[in-house]
Amino acid sequence: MTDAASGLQVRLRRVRGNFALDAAFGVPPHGITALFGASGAGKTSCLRAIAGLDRDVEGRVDFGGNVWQDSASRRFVPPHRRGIGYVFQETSLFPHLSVAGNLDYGQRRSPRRRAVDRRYLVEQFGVDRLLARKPNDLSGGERQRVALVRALLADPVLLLLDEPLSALDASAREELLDCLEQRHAELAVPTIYVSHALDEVLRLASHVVVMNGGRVVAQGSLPSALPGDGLLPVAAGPLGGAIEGYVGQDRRAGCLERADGGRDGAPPSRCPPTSRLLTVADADRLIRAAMPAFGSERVALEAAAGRVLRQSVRAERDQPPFDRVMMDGIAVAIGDGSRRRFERSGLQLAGMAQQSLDDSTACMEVATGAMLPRGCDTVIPVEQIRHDGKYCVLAEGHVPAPGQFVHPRGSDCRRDAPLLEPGMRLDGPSIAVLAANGIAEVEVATVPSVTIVATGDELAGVGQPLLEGQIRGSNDHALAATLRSHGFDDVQLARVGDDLPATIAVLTELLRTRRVLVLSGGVSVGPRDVVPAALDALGVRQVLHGIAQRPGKPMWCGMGPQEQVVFALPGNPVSALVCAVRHVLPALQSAIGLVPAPPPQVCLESALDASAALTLFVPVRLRQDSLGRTMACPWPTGTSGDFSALPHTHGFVQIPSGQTIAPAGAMVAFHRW
Ligand SMILES: Nc1nc2c(c(=O)[nH]1)N[C@H]1C(S)=C(S)[C@@H](COP(=O)(O)OP(=O)(O)OC[C@H]3O[C@@H](n4cnc5c(N)ncnc54)[C@H](O)[C@@H]3O)O[C@H]1N2
Ligand code: MOO
Repeated sequence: MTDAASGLQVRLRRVRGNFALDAAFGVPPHGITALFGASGAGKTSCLRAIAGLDRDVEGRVDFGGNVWQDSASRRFVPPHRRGIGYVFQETSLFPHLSVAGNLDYGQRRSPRRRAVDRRYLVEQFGVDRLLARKPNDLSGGERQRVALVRALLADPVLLLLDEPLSALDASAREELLDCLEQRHAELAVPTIYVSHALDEVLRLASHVVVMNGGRVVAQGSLPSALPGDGLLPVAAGPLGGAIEGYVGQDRRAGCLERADGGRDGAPPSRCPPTSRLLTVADADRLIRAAMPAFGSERVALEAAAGRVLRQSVRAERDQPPFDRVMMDGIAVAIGDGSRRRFERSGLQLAGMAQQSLDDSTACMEVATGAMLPRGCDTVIPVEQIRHDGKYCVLAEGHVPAPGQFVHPRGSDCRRDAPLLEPGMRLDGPSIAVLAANGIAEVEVATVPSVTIVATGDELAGVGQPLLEGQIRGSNDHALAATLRSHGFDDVQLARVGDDLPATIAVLTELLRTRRVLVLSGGVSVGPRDVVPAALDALGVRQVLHGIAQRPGKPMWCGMGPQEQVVFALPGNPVSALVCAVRHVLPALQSAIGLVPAPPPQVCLESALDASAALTLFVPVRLRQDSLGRTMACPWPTGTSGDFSALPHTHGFVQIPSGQTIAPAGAMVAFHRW
């Protein structure tokens, strides 16, 4: 049999339909290697090829010097001779056999016939009390544990786990994660773990291969020893940019820590300390990478204003489509330019079929927008002619330039020229081009449904009486206004108190019916800050929690099991608004395909304190100085709870971290409310 000492080397290629797999990576001989990426990235294709389940994949698979597949030499070791253990999302235990019978089957498959300590495995994975039961009487988590033990009893040289937790509910998933985390080191079987869940990867893997679009975009090791708070240093290991953003996160993200929970047993927030927070740029990258596509739809041109174009448009025909008269006047054949008197011989108005001028000593009266009559090449405006009976006489001193006031056919654009690209927001000019080119219905981005959920026991509605300790909720209205004013018009509002079960109930329903949830409040470290725990319990995969910025540091973002997008913004009103404008809006805009203009740079009117560790967002009022430059006058709020002065500001500037002061005159990025 093979020896794992040099690990697995894989090179695979296959084109099927419009999906091309072209992946090369290594798997070290020890530990768990995560094959990480979104669904459709090519992870399962790689896994199936390694197991020998797909003969039509080209390439080479070498495990510890033993070549399992080599297309060049036509070598192909069949699956049952590779000695691989495989656990799928949905386990296929034999329903007619008891758990013990299923394990017997696994053990009989052991090609190495080594003594595997069955009792130990059965105990370690908590299968001992299940032995007499049939698979149908087991929970999903129990079935996966049995499947794992069955795979291990076959004494595999390599274990392949294909999203083994994805079909489990939150508590079963958590239990199995714990089990894998604790037991794997003792088993000493190199393992490939396919997952699209970042928290699983960060928790289990010592090595990661990141896939996207059938290719490996990064690979390398994750530090095995975790610092005390379970956090990894940013950009650890020899990894490409794709993973750098990920490793700044909490390895334990996604697990419910109930041990020292608050009054309701709610978990403490896992927002990392400042020194380990994601930078704003990393947060941008992570959020963008995690956003789903929201699709497109056709709408009538009349309903297209403000929507994001999702098709290209080419010119229907030459523009202008004929030599076009540009002035009301007469059209003549200019010849050598010496003629000053022309006999009127006809009329060419806009919209008329083309007339002919047969006599070059005559002229034809023309209107702006008319086709230039055949035989004419020059237009003389009415202001430059005098009527003399049936003649038109050129005004004294007017010397017409040959070809003047004729807009030549195709001079604006040629037929089939590219005019509009996907990603433009449809405004007056682009709608004009659509109309001019006969596009009565246009393909535009679907605008996702959004619900803003304000959380907090202290919140009273705008029109409700106020009890002691209450405030009026304003974030929900502010966030809805921000989104609606940028074309996200399907926005609804919801409220829930600071209570874990109630939050879970409200979010369950909203996750079922809405594409995007924007929550405010409850993401910090208070005993009733239950939002991250509720989302975790509902299987919303945490993408980030905490950004090195002020305000808005505790911001949370995650993706639901059906690609629902969830942003949970800090409750302080300035923080919520800043996060909405700086993170939520750009993420949604880019997900619907809008190609945004870069934020304008403005000139700081006076110096601002900066921060070594945090990016600062400071409200500003804009004005033009005497040279016409746009100056940003800082209008800082006292705290992120002071928002009464914000209506007098135009937006905020972004002061990068890593400096103590942003001097007057510095150019900084500006974001409009
Ligand atoms: N011990 C620590 N406490 C806090 C930290 C920290 O790091 N350690 N971070 C602070 C920061 S920064 C922020 S921002 C807030 C964020 O807290 P939450 O997201 O949990 O928000 P809440 O506690 O629910 O509310 C904060 C504040 O905002 C008011 N609020 C909430 N919702 C609304 C609404 N819809 N309209 C108007 N105002 C709202 C709420 O009444 C609170 O006053 O945490 C700090 N604490
Ligand atoms: O970040 Mo908090 O948002 O500073 O108030």
